[in-house]
Amino acid sequence: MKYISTRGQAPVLSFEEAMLTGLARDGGLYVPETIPTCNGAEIAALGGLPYEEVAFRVMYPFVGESFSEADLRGAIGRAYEGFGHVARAPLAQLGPNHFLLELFHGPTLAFKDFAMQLIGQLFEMALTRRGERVTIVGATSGDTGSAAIEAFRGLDAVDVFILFPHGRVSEVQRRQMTTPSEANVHALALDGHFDDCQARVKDMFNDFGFRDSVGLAGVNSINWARVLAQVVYYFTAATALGAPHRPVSFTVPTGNFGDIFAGYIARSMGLPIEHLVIATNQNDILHRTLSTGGYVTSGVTPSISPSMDIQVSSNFERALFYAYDQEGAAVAQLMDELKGQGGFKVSQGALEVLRETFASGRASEEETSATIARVFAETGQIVCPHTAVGVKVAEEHLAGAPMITLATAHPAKFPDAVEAATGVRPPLPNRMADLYERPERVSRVANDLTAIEDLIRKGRAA
Ligand SMILES: Cc1ncc(COP(=O)(O)O)c(C=O)c1O
Ligand SMILES: N[C@@H](CCOP(=O)(O)O)C(=O)O
Repeated sequence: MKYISTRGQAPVLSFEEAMLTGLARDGGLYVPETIPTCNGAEIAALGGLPYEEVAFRVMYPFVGESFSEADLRGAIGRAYEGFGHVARAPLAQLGPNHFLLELFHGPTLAFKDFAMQLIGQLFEMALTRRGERVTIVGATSGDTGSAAIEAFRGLDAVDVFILFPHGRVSEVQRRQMTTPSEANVHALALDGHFDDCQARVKDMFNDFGFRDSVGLAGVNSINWARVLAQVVYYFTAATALGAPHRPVSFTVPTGNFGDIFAGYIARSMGLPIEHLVIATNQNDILHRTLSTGGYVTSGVTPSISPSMDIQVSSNFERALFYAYDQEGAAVAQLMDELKGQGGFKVSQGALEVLRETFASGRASEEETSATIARVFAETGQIVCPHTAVGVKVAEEHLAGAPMITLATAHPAKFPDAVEAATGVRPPLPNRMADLYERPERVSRVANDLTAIEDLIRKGRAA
């Protein structure tokens, strides 16, 4: 299996190379040259299998020669053994035709653990056999950073630097990043918002001198391996509800477009998904783009679902690549317009493709809070604010196939918003009960590329 860039000008890479490379050298994102497909019998055979076995069967065709069958199985086994639920990603019923896919049973209580725990294992294997070390730099609006720190802390071959927007993540999210004591992990609080953090990470990848001198690697969803690991739970959830004989729909609380893009890949592989619904909070660029055809960035407005406070949605580039019939030059031009003018207009043909592929909706702050309260009153379940955005938008699309809304984080990560809506303060799991007492370690940084690069050069172990 080979990987090509969405902008068409970067070297073609293997799975392992694409994983270790992160952003393509032409600024684009890696995607598989072809998407492997499964037939109905193969999908039906996944029903009832352990999560780990489904993960292996779904991912192996994408991995090609990079990891042997035994190595991939071993990595998958180690990645998910610490999850707090035997099903890894269980379904809970919310209403007659509506289910929640609980993706928060991993070590940091958000869906990011599904991919991050696995790529932690894959990075370690690949770097050990290559005898290399890397510097991982990531941007987070709260959950990617804690998942990355958890997955890579203490590893000899990796230094990790996570940029998060100062004052714009929840206290639990911040403490998850600032309290680990291992010397190879570093939390950097940037004066700006998430889009600034992500832009600086991409600037570092495009600064080839810096990139090559520190061995830069990325674990944001620019990394194809992140997306691939997230494809798996679309299969486990759909087959649990009767796929391939019965199609299902998914609603995905969306920010950087990685999670819903994984759903797109699942559908492209043959999983019968009727509707794939983008749910945004008030930072609704994706919903506006689908509605109007104009991708126009505006400032990020802080919300009670902070992990989705994103206006430059990195993986939308991958969706555009397919909507533009895999024309790298067209994607590169749109991305130039985004950089130069802050937006672009999607062509009519590509917009039609996007609208056939995705539905969309948005939830205001009031609607999000009211949804948390209503779900609690009606079902006794407490959902996090990101999940609530998904639930609210999903309810506009309940006709037809069973709807599965992705429950992307544990409510205890956002206790203030949840308590305000329900009167209940959700407790952290016992293993994290002392989070508020642990000492914090964090560096405050300006939104300045040179200053950040200097800090990283000095903070690396080698
Ligand atoms: C809890 C939570 N929900 C939803 C999202 C949005 O996911 P994506 O960025 O893959 O669209 C994020 C951040 O990525 C998140 O942390
Ligand atoms: N919501 C994310 C933002 C980064 O997304 P990623 O999936 O590209 O890593 C976060 O919680 O950090």
